[in-house]
Amino acid sequence: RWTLLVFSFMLAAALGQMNFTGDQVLRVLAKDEKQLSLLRDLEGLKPQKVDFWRAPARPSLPVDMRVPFSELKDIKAYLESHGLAYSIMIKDIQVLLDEEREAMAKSRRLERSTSSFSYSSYHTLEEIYSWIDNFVTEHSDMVSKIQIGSSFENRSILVLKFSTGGSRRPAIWIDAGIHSREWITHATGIWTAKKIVSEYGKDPVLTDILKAMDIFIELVTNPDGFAFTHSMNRLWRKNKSTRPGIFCIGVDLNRNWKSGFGGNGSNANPCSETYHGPSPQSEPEVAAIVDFITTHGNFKALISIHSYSQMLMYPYGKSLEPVSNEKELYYLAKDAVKALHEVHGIHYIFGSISTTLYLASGITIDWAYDSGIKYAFSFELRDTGQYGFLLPATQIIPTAQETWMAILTIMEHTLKHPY
Ligand SMILES: CC(C)C[C@H](C(=O)O)[C@H](C)S
Ligand SMILES: [Zn+2]
Repeated sequence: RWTLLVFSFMLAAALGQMNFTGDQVLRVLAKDEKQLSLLRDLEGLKPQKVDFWRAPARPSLPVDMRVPFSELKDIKAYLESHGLAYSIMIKDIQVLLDEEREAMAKSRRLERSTSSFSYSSYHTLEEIYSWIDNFVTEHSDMVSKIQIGSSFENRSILVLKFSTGGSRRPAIWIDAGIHSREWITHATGIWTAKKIVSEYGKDPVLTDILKAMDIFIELVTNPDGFAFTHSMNRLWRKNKSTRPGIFCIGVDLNRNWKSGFGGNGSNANPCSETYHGPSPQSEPEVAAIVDFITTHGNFKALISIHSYSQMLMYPYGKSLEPVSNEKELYYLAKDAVKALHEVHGIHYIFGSISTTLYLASGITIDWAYDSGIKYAFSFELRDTGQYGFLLPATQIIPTAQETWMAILTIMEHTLKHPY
């Protein structure tokens, strides 16, 4: 009887998961603005024709898009008829998904038997939340857990606080997983949390930082979306909010902030992957952070972690105009990506979002900057498209190790340039 029950759960889980058999990720090299707009015309259609993994940005940057198997013929014809050159980056998404699930199942068996957490594996929301409780218990002298709010589907939104004393010290904010399919970001955040407690008292730079400042890390900034990537749709990006009369689900949490809200580089179409929502901070996941950071009032740096493309960017996304300390941010980003490169030889490009990538309005780091946080950065972690969001778990630790050196560079600069 038991085996039947377990089997039916497995079956339900397997059945629940959306299947991506035959779906492909095409890499399109648009020659000019005209070709880019031909690609943009494919966005936000119902039923979905393409899902941009790397959205149309500029002629020098590739466009990566997942095409459902059923749309492949039409889309390839569309590209060919408009002279759009493309190659196949991933020829069957489901193959990578099966490998990923197999690796997770294997790791889970090992973790169960050794009751030890594997930092080189991906985890579910429940596994991360129980890791948080164990981690806080184990390092209660430095680490505490704060619930800053609840998600649309009523999951708790948790932040880890790292502090060695004082009260309301100048603080550094790091968030991961605002886009739920970017699994490498949650995994990097977890490794980073462990690194902080391991290096305190050993690494002189980190020790100086924690003697003077607090660090806050939100590991799962979009818990509903993240749960959904495990249960139903691995490639879900937005949150899971619904509203009467709107039949597409979710808001892009990185377009919902009160800074250039609704501007170019965000979409009013609820079926778009960059739908900005009905109003700024309409989403509980964004409002919770705004309330927490605004009430605290002493944040000096903010780092928002995304994937993929290997970029380190600073404001603005909403406009091409440089921020007042653009030079400082440029050289800090340059130093940070140099420190990152020295670890495993990985190359990042860097610059302001609007000039390096594309216009993006209502984003986290523009809101942070306009709220007075002068050191605001957004990471795009590995890779550059070979695996995209389906980065193999074997790359979690190398990615986290190199990212740590860039984060440390930014935190050290913040410590040395108080304001
Ligand atoms: C800082 C922004 C531009 C990050 C970007 C996005 O949100 O579109 C990634 C491609 S997910
Ligand atoms: Zn993202």
